[in-house]
Amino acid sequence: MIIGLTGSIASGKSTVSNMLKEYGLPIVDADVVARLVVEPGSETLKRIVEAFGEEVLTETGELNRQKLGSIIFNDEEKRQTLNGIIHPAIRKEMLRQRDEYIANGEKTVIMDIPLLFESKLQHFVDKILVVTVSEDVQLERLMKRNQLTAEDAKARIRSQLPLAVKEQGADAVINNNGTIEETRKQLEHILKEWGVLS
Ligand SMILES: CC(C)(COP(=O)(O)OP(=O)(O)OC[C@H]1O[C@@H](n2cnc3c(N)ncnc32)[C@H](O)[C@@H]1O)[C@@H](O)C(=O)NCCC(=O)NCCS
Ligand SMILES: Nc1ncnc2c1ncn2[C@@H]1O[C@H](COP(=O)(O)OP(=O)(O)OP(=O)(O)O)[C@@H](O)[C@H]1O
Repeated sequence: MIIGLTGSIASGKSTVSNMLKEYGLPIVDADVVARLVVEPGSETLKRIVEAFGEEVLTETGELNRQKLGSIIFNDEEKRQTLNGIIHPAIRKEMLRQRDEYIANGEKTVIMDIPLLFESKLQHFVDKILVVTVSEDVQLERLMKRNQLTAEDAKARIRSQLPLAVKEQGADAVINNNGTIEETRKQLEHILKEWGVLS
């Protein structure tokens, strides 16, 4: 079974993904893949520089993530430009990793995809697990984790579909407003129901 793990920025996907890792489940992580496909020398990085200029590179020729983030989270058109360049490469590599796990005999594979709904990737997976939080908690955790002002954090949140919409498309929802232990209990319950844990 392929499980799509999603939510919105700072809703707790990585927290849940780490728990799944503890159960020994293989994870394909879109954020990790997004870093892989822009390594120096890659075709994708070359195209990003063509579109956004040398200013999105560090002195050592790597992608300046902070700089590119400050551009694309405040400008819908530029975000679409980046998505058009980077998403095909991310998708290809994610499917490669998924298929490799399956070829190696894994019965369950987790695909952690923040933009699963925005990019309409529901067909990649058999079940969708959404990690949700209230708007207040999301804003507070995002500001704290990324050291962002409320304004910058809100811009990032607005660049994704509302969590309420994602919950509608889920096979199961984890409410991550509470403690980590409460989240773990919900996760275990869902995995048992889906026959992933006994
Ligand atoms: C703009 C970049 C360089 C900023 O890097 P940074 O290290 O600050 O953030 P990071 O990659 O850890 O992403 C943090 C979160 O931001 C959100 N996010 C990232 N990219 C996007 C996007 N294009 N649209 C909406 N939300 C996004 C996701 O929730 C993600 O989990 C980076 O996010 C990126 O390369 N984005 C494009 C690739 C992408 O869409 N990734 C999301 C998973 S497919
Ligand atoms: N139940 C919780 N209680 C307290 N803090 C939490 C809880 N869950 C997550 N956090 C914290 O909130 C922040 C966001 O969580 P996490 O990084 O797991 O979100 P994410 O959905 O993976 O975010 P992104 O899409 O940006 O990668 C982190 O700093 C994390 O430590």
